[in-house]
Amino acid sequence: MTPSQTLRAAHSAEWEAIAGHPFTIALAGGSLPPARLAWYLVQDYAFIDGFVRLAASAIATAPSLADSVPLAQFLAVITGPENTYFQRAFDLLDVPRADRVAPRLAPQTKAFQALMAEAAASGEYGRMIAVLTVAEWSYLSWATPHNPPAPDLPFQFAEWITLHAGPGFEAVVAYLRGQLDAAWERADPDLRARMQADFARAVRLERAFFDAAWQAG
Ligand SMILES: Cc1ncc(CN)c(N)n1
Repeated sequence: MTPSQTLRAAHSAEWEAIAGHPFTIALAGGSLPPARLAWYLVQDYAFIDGFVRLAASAIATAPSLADSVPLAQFLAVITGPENTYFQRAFDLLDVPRADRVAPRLAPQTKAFQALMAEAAASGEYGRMIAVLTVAEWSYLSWATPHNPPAPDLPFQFAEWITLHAGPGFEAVVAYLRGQLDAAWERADPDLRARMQADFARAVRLERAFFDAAWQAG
């Protein structure tokens, strides 16, 4: 197994809980109540703030330009089409401006922001890539079984699926896993332990984030 496969296999039960979470199943079926989707998107937009900073830090510490280009291109998707999706969904769901720019953060969002900030501040590319990989790979896992979405599924559900599935997103995850595998091979045992701990923390937090969203609203 590759290092990324081994890391994921160590958390297979939690990974499956994310991939088949009732929140994502309701989202894909179009039955997710608007208040729950709004809660999730408000918290996730705050998550995206930390994610963009973490990705930018990873770009700044990547071993080479070639290693950083795919992440820089992915960052353009997040700050482009994905950011536009958030604005359109907020408008549809009548999310107040204050909740878009300065929401009250749930404990799960704060915990995720803390992990991303710690990984970025560490200056260690391997730790940054470990967290980024969990975030995108776990989303590919839940979204893929629902792609393509039903043609009549409203955009606020359908586009959240298509942003996280399909060949373009699969290539992003393959790139991140390749970076994680290479960083792992370069890392000494102490750094590997930190990468492992960050990977585990990120998996726990992804699940906790969906659990909180499912109970919200
Ligand atoms: C919490 C979380 N994790 C991952 C993703 C996928 N970018 C997201 N939007 N939100």
